[in-house]
Amino acid sequence: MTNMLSQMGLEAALRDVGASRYHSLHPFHKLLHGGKLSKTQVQAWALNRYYYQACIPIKDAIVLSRLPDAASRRVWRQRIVDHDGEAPGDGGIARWLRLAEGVGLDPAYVESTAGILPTTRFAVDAYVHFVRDRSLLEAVASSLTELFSPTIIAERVAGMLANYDWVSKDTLVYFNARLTQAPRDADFALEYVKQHATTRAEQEKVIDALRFKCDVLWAQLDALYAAYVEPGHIPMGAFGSDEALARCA
Ligand SMILES: O=C(O)c1cc(C(=O)O)c2c(n1)C(=O)C(=O)c1cc(C(=O)O)[nH]c1-2
Repeated sequence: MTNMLSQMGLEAALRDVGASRYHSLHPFHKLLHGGKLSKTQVQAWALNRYYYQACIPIKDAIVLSRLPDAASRRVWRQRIVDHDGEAPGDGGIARWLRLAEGVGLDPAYVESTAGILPTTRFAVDAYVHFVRDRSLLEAVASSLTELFSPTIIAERVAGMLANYDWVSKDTLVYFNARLTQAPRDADFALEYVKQHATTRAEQEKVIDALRFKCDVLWAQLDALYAAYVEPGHIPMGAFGSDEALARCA
């Protein structure tokens, strides 16, 4: 194995992964913020992404349970509070349901996750299993996509507000808090992996964990593209399929 990277070298390698693999580069994202999607296609995105939102605090509870020191747990537990809130109606999951309702979906249907694509479930579950089964270092590293999320969020919010007259600022309020939460979370995780990856092999594991996580996000957009853009094969039972439409009729 080649020499250890410096901490700066590791950070640069991680940023390279984001520059070439983050979901901001996916065609579905470009269609979404470019105003090229129909309302139904935007609904499909919001509905599927709910499953990601709902599972994030579960994966963070797993990470939290694996952190051996109180100081790190104190920092990490804030992520769970951010998503679950301190009371019903509060927090990121509740805000995502308001986003889904704002684009015209029934929040109870969204919350049931009955209409999500199989790949959404497989990809998100793979993320939860990854933080459970891999080393703590890899689990922390897999959250590092958040280094890149403020840019995509800014692009998405500006694009959606400019291009869809049925999307309001209130509907997208979920993203406001993320613009401060994500950099705070990513700074901690980046510092953690810099400190705890003490061999070149561990540094490679950190970089691979970030690649894996980019794949988790990418696969979700691939699935949306295949089902709702081209070729448009909606799996039976998923939102918009004949079976799901028949159930609502
Ligand atoms: O809007 C986005 O593109 C985006 C991306 C990501 C990400 O990069 O994983 C997260 C979020 N949003 C997000 O809202 C969020 O709460 C979140 C938590 C995590 C994580 O891995 O712990 N990623 C993300």
